[in-house]
Order: sequence, then C-alpha cells, then structure tokens
Amino acid sequence: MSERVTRVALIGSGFVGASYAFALLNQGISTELVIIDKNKHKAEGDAMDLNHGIPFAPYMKIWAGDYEDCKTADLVVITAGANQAPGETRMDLINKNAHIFKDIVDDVMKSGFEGIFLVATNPVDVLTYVTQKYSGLPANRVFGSGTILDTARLRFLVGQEFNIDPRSVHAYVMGEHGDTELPIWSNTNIGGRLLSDYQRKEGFPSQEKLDEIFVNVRDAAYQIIDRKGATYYGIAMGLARLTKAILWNENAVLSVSTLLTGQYGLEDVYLGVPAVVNRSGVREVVELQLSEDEYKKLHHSAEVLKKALQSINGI
Ligand SMILES: NC(=O)C1=CN([C@@H]2O[C@H](COP(=O)(O)OP(=O)(O)OC[C@H]3O[C@@H](n4cnc5c(N)ncnc54)[C@H](O)[C@@H]3O)[C@@H](O)[C@H]2O)C=CC1
Ligand SMILES: CC(=O)C(=O)O
Repeated sequence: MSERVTRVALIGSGFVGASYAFALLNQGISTELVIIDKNKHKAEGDAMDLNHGIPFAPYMKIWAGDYEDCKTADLVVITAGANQAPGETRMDLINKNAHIFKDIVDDVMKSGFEGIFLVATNPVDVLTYVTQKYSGLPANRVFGSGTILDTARLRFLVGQEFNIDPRSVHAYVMGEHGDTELPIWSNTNIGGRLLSDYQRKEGFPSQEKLDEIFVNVRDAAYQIIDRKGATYYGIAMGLARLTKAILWNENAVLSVSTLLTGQYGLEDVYLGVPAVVNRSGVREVVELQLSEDEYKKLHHSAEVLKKALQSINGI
C-alpha cells in the first residue's frame, strides 16, 4: 500500500456501514475513516469500538465526524437510509430513501469535496443516478455497488456446484441490483473453461440447475432478511473490495452500477455492468458479447430502472 494519507468518509453507520468499517480496518485499506450518521451517538459508539481493535489491525485513524470532514476525503461511501422489511423489494425503498439523498449529497458537496462517491443504499442504481445529478460530478466519479454482491453470490453458488474455489469462477450478474437482474451464463467460465463447454461435453450442469442457482442469487436478500432481518457482511466486503480498487488504483474489473452512455445500446441509466475501477473511479465499461436473450433482459432491466427514476420528482 502507498504511504499517502487516504480518507474514506462513511455516511450511514447501520448494519451495512458498520460492517464495511470493520472490513476496512481488518484489511488495512485506508489510513483514515470518518463516520457520519444522523444518529451521532451510533457513529461515536462505532468509532470507539473500532478504535479498540486497532492494536490488532493495521493502523487507521477512525473518528465520528461531520460533513466538513468530507472536504479532503478521497471517497464518500453512502450506506445511509432504510433497509427492506421482510417481503419488501428494494424498489419499495425508493420514496423512503430518495428524499434523504438530496440533503446528504448537498452537505457533502458544500464541504468542497472533490473525490469519488460510492453508493450502496437501495435501490442502489436509482440512488446512484440521483447522486450524480445532485452532485454534478463527472459520471466516472459517481458509481454504485451495483451487482457486485449478486456477482459474488453467483460465483459462490457456481463454485459450490463445481466444487471449485469461487475465486476461480468468472461470471457476472448484470442489470438492476434487484428483481430484474440477470446472470451472464454465455460468458461464464470456470478456471478458463466455458460453462457451455461443460454442458456440451459432460451434460453438466443442467439448465434447470443453472436456473435454480440464479433464483437463489436473485432472491438471496429475501432469504437472508427472512432469517435475520438484514444483509450486511457480503455487501460490506464488496464495498471494501471496491474501496481497495479505487484507493490502490488497481484497474480491477468489478461489476458496479455506472452510467451507460451508449454501451450495450443503452443511455442515461445507471445499472450493473463489469467496469474497470481505479483511482479516477470508473475508467471504462467492459462490453461483453451477450447472447440475444441476455441483451433483451438487460434492456428490460434498464426500462424498469428508467421508469423508477421517472417516479421521483425534481431530478
Ligand atoms: N447495495 C447492496 O448490495 C446492499 C444495500 N443495502 C442497503 O443499505 C442500506 C442500509 O442498510 P442497513 O445498514 O441494513 O440499514 P440500517 O437501518 O441498519 O442503517 C441505516 C443507517 O443510516 C442512518 N441514516 C438514516 N438517514 C440518514 C441521514 N439522512 N444521514 C445520515 N445517516 C442517516 C441511520 O441512522 C442508520 O444508522 C439500505 O438501503 C439497504 O437496503 C443493504 C445490503 C446490500
Ligand atoms: C439487501 C440487498 O440489497 C442485498 O442483500 O442484496
């Protein structure tokens, strides 16, 4: 890691935010972390608790702060807002969460912030779009966690099916982080061997098995929320991975929610696609060769997101 000071400002220290802070500390990704929450006591409690772990981790300066602390932040990560109740969709959160974003983004920008926004609050694709509009920052510097978590879930479940380490499974979920997302089976490879090659030569896995895997990816949040009320460790680690790609200027290809400007035949919509992430934010979108069916499903997902955006006034 470089010796320079890097500052992450976290806005929203709930289940997701606090888990992200814990992941950042354990992995030694940033030298500074300021925690901001409308519940200042919660932010202070988290900062104290995390600081007591510093003797066992790479050093990081951690404190509960205010929006002025965003002025010199390299990265602002937003995890503030309501989460889903059992049975609620991510889109159901649109009205609860869209209105708090105007104030949050305005307050960050008033500080003189010149860094990158990374959004995780749901519905993440819609709120990332809103963040870019409210901030007026170039689109490469405003992106969302998108389908990074769905992609991780897919890699994990495919890895289990093949009894292969998920890190050797190369696969993406694209589109909305939500009910219209889609798996890109056409490009999936396990250790370099295409999934379609396994199916052709070994008759494995069946399409039914792949469909079952995808349903478990798409519905994972519902399954976890039913069991414990919220999801947070997976996304926290995804956000930490993205933070590292940004602060360490990695040029890593990760699936994020970014503004499409013609790629995949889509414009003026934020949705999950593989993209090169580095110190400048999203360097470029990676355009995969999709099957006809995948292309159609991606366009359907984009339509749903555009309609959702139209339902928010004042953007
Ligand atoms: N993108 C993804 O893959 C995932 C996104 N999420 C989303 O993350 C968001 C947060 O979820 P949780 O942490 O479980 O919720 P939570 O309720 O535990 O935490 C939310 C935090 O935001 C704070 N907050 C609310 N309004 C605020 C404001 N105006 N300014 C500053 N802080 C404010 C609250 O005080 C609270 O500490 C939800 O929208 C959830 O759906 C959750 C999991 C995965
Ligand atoms: C809550 C959520 O968005 C997820 O776990 O995917």
